[in-house]
Amino acid sequence: PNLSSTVAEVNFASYILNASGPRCTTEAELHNLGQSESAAIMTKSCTLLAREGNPEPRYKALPQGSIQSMGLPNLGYKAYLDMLPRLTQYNKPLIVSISGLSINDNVEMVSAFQKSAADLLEVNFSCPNVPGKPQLGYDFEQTDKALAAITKFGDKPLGIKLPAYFDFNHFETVANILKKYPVKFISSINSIGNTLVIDPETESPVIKPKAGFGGLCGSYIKPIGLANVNAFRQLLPKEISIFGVGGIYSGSDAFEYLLAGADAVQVATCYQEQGTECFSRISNELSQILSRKNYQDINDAKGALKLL
Ligand SMILES: CC(C)(C)CCc1c(C(=O)O)[nH]c(=O)[nH]c1=O
Repeated sequence: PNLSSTVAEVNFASYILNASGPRCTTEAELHNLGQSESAAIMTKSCTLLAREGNPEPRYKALPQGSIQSMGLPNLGYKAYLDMLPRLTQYNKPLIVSISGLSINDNVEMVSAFQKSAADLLEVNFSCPNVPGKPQLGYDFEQTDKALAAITKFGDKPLGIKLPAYFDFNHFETVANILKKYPVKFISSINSIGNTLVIDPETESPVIKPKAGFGGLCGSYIKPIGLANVNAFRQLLPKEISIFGVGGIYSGSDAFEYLLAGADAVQVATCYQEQGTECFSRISNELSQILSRKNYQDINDAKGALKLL
């Protein structure tokens, strides 16, 4: 069956690509993604200047996923701007993730990538904003202000990486703000923020930064990701594409996101744990599921969730 998909008017040869975050910070990692079956090359969220990130241990694999508080370690946006032309050789979409520490940082970086070889820009709205205020994606006034500022440029198609929401009023509020601006896609969801995993043997958290508080990832969060994708699919016009993210390890997980309405899916924790083999495996598993169920094309199953 055909697994190719058009997302934000860009053609993706398959439905499975890497999510921003794991194993996509260095140029070597990005070439590795280029040589893999990932349908795109997505970079680690970048900031104005290079960052070391948080002290270790800052990532902990868990039975059903992971918890991490990396602290935005990255090479700084200029390094990604510089390496992009060397990544076009893989003939797959290049997606640059941007996570400024302020709206002004985001404006400066979105502006800098307008003339670049990036095919899509994904602006991370889980980034911190004004200290003492919620993260950008949880501060609806700031979300509106940030979108107004970063969508002024208009050359490069731009999307937003959203945190998870848990309330229909929030889905509606965010969807109504997004519809005001030329946003081409959303990526939903980011890790579930500020969770705490405790090891009863050591009587300590399992990660060091932020007194152990970190983003929860993996299978634990798939039901939350499915709900966010399905809610936004119903609230947003079809012109706004949706990347589904959260707990995708298998073709079946990807198929669930397809039924929920995702145009393509991004793999993070599974890629962190299994390496680039995960992309071909998940694609093949999805292909087998579609064949078994007699779907010739992913578009026949997209959003086809059958309510009881
Ligand atoms: C959490 C922030 C550090 C503010 C942004 C970067 C980020 C991180 C990170 O770099 O710690 N981890 C995530 O799971 N999602 C993110 O968006």
